[in-house]
Amino acid sequence: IVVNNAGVNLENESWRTTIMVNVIGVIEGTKLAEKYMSKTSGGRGGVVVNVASTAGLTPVFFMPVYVASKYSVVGFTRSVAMNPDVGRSGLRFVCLCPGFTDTSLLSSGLKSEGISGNKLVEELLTSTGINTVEFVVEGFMQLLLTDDNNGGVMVVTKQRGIRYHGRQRKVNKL
Ligand SMILES: NC(=O)C1=CN([C@@H]2O[C@H](COP(=O)(O)OP(=O)(O)OC[C@H]3O[C@@H](n4cnc5c(N)ncnc54)[C@H](O)[C@@H]3O)[C@@H](O)[C@H]2O)C=CC1
Ligand SMILES: CC/C=C\C[C@H](O)C(=O)/C=C/C=C/C=C\C=C\[C@@H](O)C/C=C\CCC(=O)O
Repeated sequence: IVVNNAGVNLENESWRTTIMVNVIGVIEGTKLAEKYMSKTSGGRGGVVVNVASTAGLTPVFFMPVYVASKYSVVGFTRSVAMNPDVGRSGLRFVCLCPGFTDTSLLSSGLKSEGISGNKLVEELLTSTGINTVEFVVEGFMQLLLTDDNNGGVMVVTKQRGIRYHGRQRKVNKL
């Protein structure tokens, strides 16, 4: 199992760091997994979970670079997953797209300039809700334990629960 989870949410003069960590980091991690885990190169197969965000599925006005990075993760993961050679590799590639989740990334982000006290941001948070980490982990475990979901993009939001984006797939209860 490989989970490319590292992420930052920096805009303004530090936006390049967001791209380096959130995009380059995920691509590097995925390519390493392909190199060392693929059955075609002596590996045993497995699963690569790339952590994107609901911000990789819908624009968010106050963090355009972060959104760009997460759209990249979703598009990259789905593209790798649909390669015809994936079948022989024994690998599957999936995306986890949580909504706002109660971690230090969110708490520090909400204190940053232009976001703290912004009424539109507060309205968005109220409408989408904030996941607990435990709820996101529940979705993550379902991603791991479902072995026919290559290319799957799982959305985890407080407002609409755990579901696959764009696919009419039932999410099994653990
Ligand atoms: N908290 C939220 O609202 C949401 C978070 N996410 C994503 O979930 C993932 C985890 O984030 P959180 O746990 O929320 O935040 P977090 O800030 O608690 O954890 C981020 C982790 O990434 C690590 N990291 C940052 N830069 C790194 C680098 N260059 N090399 C190695 N590790 C590095 C940090 O040390 C930290 O442990 C991120 O990809 C984030 O974008 C997605 C949707 C919502
Ligand atoms: C201050 C922000 C700090 C951190 C950002 C956080 O890490 C993050 O990723 C935030 C995501 C915010 C998303 C905002 C809007 C989400 C809207 C949802 O209702 C839409 C969800 C999914 C759309 C696609 C679908 O399948 O419905």
